[in-house]
Amino acid sequence: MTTEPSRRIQRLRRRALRSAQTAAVASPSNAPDAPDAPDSTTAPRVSFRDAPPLTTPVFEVGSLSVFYGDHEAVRDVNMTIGDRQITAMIGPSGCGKSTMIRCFNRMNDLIPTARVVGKIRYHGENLYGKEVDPIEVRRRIGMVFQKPNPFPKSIYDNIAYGPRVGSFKGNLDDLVEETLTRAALWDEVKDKLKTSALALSGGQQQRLCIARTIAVKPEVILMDEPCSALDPIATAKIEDLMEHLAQEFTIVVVTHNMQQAARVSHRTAFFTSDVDVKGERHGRLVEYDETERIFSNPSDQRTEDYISGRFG
Ligand SMILES: Nc1ncnc2c1ncn2[C@@H]1O[C@H](COP(=O)(O)OP(=O)(O)OP(=O)(O)O)[C@@H](O)[C@H]1O
Repeated sequence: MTTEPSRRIQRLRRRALRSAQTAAVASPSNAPDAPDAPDSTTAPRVSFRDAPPLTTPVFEVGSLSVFYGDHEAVRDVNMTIGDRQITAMIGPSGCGKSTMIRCFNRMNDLIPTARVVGKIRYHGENLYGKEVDPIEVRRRIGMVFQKPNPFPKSIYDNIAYGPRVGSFKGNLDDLVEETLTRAALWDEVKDKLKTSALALSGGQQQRLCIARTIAVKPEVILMDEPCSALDPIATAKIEDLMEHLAQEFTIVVVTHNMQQAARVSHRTAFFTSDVDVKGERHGRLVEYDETERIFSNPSDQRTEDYISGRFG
């Protein structure tokens, strides 16, 4: 006889699987930026992205905790991020995704109350070592934010700014064209390079910000909810761009949109927060695995509950 809990678990597993399959095939034009995938039994099966093995780690995170003052916002994270893979971080609001992604390029250094404890190795070297220059870290590990934030300058100067500051010696016109082409924006802006970047649409501005990031030849691109301010068509363009850029760059993306995580990423980290005996809330990494496994057969009940829309 089937017991009640096992029936419930089977039901949840079926829901989660259907949800993930639907999520991954849904085009952004019909997938709103929300963590609720349609529960359709007729969703076609999908192929998730194959996750290459983690043989070449870019980041190795060990026992990492982040404090704001006395508050331990993220507790004891261990994970390895592979070279030229897209790693998605998902989880309910306040679980520490942004705090975590900011650790990868030492952006938390800019928050006076923030303190990072534990290890992050970047290509085997301590990212937080005394000899490491955080400015150089941020050049090699670029970041794209939730809200497009182009400089109030021309399109051309937005791209040229970083290379100029870095004393770029080559042909700047060529670099601007090449960078805008790689960011899938050249055809749309090539005739108005001297006009203000602020006159572009939100989606174009975000692609410009991605172009500005890659103009200084980073190795890693961190994206903190890069599509949350964009419409579905602009979102689709950014997702296409991410897929393309992953051939060259390691990408870590925070997203509230599970469909997006399922569509674009090779691996997914699910965070949540729990409350300790003193009533304090701490973000934790619950499960980190190949995206297909997270969405179709997660090993932790909390992951299953989240991706099947039961909380968050
Ligand atoms: N600058 C800060 N100073 C103090 N506390 C902060 C700061 N930034 C974040 N926190 C706290 O750290 C915890 C994690 O926040 P964080 O923004 O990293 O979560 P998140 O998962 O990215 O949330 P969301 O999905 O809503 O953006 C929260 O309790 C938040 O209040």
